[in-house]
Amino acid sequence: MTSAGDRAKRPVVEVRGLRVRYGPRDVVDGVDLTVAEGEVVALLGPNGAGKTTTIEVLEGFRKRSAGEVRVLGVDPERGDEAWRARLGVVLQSWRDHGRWRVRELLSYLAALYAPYRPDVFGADELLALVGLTDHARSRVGVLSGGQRRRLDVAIGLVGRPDLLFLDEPTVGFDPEARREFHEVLGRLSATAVLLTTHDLAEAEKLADRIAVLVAGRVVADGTAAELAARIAGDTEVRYRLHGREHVLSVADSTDYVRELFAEHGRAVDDLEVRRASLEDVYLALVRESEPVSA
Ligand SMILES: Nc1ncnc2c1ncn2[C@@H]1O[C@H](COP(=O)(O)OP(=O)(O)OP(=O)(O)O)[C@@H](O)[C@H]1O
Repeated sequence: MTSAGDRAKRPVVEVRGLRVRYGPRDVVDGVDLTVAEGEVVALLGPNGAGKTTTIEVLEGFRKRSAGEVRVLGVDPERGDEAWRARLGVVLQSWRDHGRWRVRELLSYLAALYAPYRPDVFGADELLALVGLTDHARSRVGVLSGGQRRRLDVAIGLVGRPDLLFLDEPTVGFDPEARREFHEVLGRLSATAVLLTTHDLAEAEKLADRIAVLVAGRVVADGTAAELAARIAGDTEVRYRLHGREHVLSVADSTDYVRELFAEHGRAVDDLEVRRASLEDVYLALVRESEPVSA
């Protein structure tokens, strides 16, 4: 948070025991989740884990079957327009606005927010923030995928929200567009963000905290470093000895390497020691948490 100083950060999202049932199946199966003011939290998980469903409940677009949910202190099923105006929601692209010009669309939306928000973003300020100033007069329909997504984010930000929901914000981006997009998010220090992603590097780069969702449950929640510490025992050691490659997981790589050299000296070649990456942690969590499907 920008000027909060030492003040304790209040939660903007509080979820306890959230369940969403489709037919006979709880696709969200007892989720607990908290997001504090100004915090960026990534919901990471495999296809079908329940990420979008969870976010839709928080946005007030989907009813829950059970659980306690508060978003900005309000139950999303009872949120009014003033509450909604404090949220930014970035859905997939606004395909039906193709004929609008970029600046015109942002100005129009800003006018809709104005009665509810004291300091809506001006269109030019928003265009500069997301790097679309040069496209202010372009029609939405001619923007590239990356430009379009930046416009989506601009639309989500018009009301200067306290909380921004981003559902898979960079799907289909090239690496350059992704980097630019990450820079835009980095500039939003006062806005809490809850994003879903499949992209581990993105979660690690953007999020203060990562919640891993597998089969409708949060199986891990912490910083990337905290998640990595969960399987910190596993360090991968690779080396070549007398022309043969060896790869193994060891608990204490320093001890292992010391003994390896003591025993084999210069016969050891191509040594590599690799700590568990977030990807290793994620895959291990998914493997150990995913139910065996029929
Ligand atoms: N309207 C619906 N009716 C029945 N089942 C649904 C409905 N919407 C989603 N599901 C199911 O709920 C589960 C969770 O879906 P959800 O879209 O929340 O997952 P996700 O984690 O966002 O997946 P992805 O990463 O593929 O977007 C999936 O098995 C999906 O098939």
